[in-house]
Amino acid sequence: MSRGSAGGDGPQADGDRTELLPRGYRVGGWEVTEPIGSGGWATVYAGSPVDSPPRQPGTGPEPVEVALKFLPTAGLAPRQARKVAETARREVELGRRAGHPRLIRLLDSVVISDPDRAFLDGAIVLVMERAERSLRDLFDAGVAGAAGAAGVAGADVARLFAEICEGLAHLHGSGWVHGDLKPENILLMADGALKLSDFGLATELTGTHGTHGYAPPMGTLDYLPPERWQAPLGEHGVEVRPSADIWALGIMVHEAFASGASPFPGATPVARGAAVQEYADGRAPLRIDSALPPFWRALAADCLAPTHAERAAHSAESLLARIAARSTAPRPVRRRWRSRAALVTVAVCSVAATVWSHAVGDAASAVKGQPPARLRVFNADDGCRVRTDRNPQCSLGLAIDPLKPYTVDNVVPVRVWHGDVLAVVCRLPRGIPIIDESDASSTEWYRVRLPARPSSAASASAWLPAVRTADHPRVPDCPRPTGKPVSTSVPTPVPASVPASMPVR
Ligand SMILES: Nc1ncnc2c1ncn2[C@@H]1O[C@H](COP(=O)(O)OP(=O)(O)OP(=O)(O)O)[C@@H](O)[C@H]1O
Repeated sequence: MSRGSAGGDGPQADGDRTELLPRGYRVGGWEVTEPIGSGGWATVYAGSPVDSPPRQPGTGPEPVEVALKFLPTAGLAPRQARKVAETARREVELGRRAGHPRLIRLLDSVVISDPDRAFLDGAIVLVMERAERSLRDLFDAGVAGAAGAAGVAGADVARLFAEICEGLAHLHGSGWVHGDLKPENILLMADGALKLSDFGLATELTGTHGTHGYAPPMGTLDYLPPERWQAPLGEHGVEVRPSADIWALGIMVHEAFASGASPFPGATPVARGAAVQEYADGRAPLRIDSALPPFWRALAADCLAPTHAERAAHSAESLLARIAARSTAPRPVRRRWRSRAALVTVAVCSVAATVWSHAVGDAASAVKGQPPARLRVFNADDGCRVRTDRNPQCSLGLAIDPLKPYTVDNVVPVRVWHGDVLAVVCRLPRGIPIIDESDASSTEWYRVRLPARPSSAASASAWLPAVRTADHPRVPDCPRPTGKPVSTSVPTPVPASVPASMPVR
């Protein structure tokens, strides 16, 4: 069932519309067997062919089971009736042009003529392959919620999301955006195969490079990306891009491990939508439930990057490749993720780069006689906070460029530790998102002065992710970096022992 739709003008359920059809009700060559469920615009029934021969137990294949999706138009305002017809048109069009084993197959479409049942007269019926259940049913049953604990269920989650990515990769590659991806619209067949369904809001990409399309201003609030909350409604609808489906995927990954909960707090879809916008504006961190294992946490965070541009770096294909690589790789031990924040430390120390012993002190330049704003470095790893020996394992990296992945080839050699005090130059609200060991995530960065070396009067600067401090220094916003590396006064080594692409979160 729909959990709150944007647009707000779906037809209201009334006595007529919700009247159930009797078993045996005929639609073209099919007849209703039992109700499956209802959404904002449709009611779906199970059906079977009218003239399937009576079957003797133990002989021959089961009769073909179909799903009959009834989209009534009677009693609707003309604008609503047009929407229903448009929904059906999109489903049929996509079914005709972009068929794929990971998309539910549309077998037929029928317009009902039944003057005796006014509520059905003129209804459009889409005849589809019948699925056994939806991903929502699976979430409700708590199967995926147990994924973190049970290895077999965990592997299932990897398979499910790999198959969702396969379907999405095909859709996007064929020039379509799903536009309403959510657990109700991801179906599981009797043989366990997964298929995407409900293409009523699917949009064909247009634009010079086929990068975006226009959809009606509808969708399910809990799965809408931040940009959709403010998207202007133009003549052709609202602009949608494939990255909207990637956002919805991120929400579902979170739901799969967090007992169906969204990463955005709020008692209602609208409240959660407000939380989405706060996060996208850099006013709140992304809070990922601790039940998500490290791999899925990182994947969800990438899917939930706050802007379309950042999310666009993660296509359905690249996410599929990540899941596939993980599925075949040996299981990482939990400690490995915990130490990722210290990864740069180990590597840099191994090449004996400059390691500074303490806070920035007075060498940081004061502006017009004012003492510079300062912040204290915070390490979310409990074990590191109690150490005072400046152990390399507990050192933290400062980035050269806050818009590039926070990896070993993007950090200066100078390290900092929990409790160090650094002079702050300015704040960047929207850099690359970083998650710390306690699940706090933020796109915010501070440009800080590097601790001064005895031989240099003026130290250079680098970038500290805001998740690495509990302070909120009042500093001006930084000009957006142009991609030119910040001068570090010492060359940045890329240790051979650590893959340069290893994320440091
Ligand atoms: N081919 C199918 N086989 C089995 N179940 C289906 C099939 N298509 C849809 N369903 C189920 O029927 C129910 C109603 O589907 P429908 O697409 O109308 O609504 P929805 O996606 O929940 O809501 P909406 O699209 O209006 O937001 C859903 O629970 C869905 O999982």
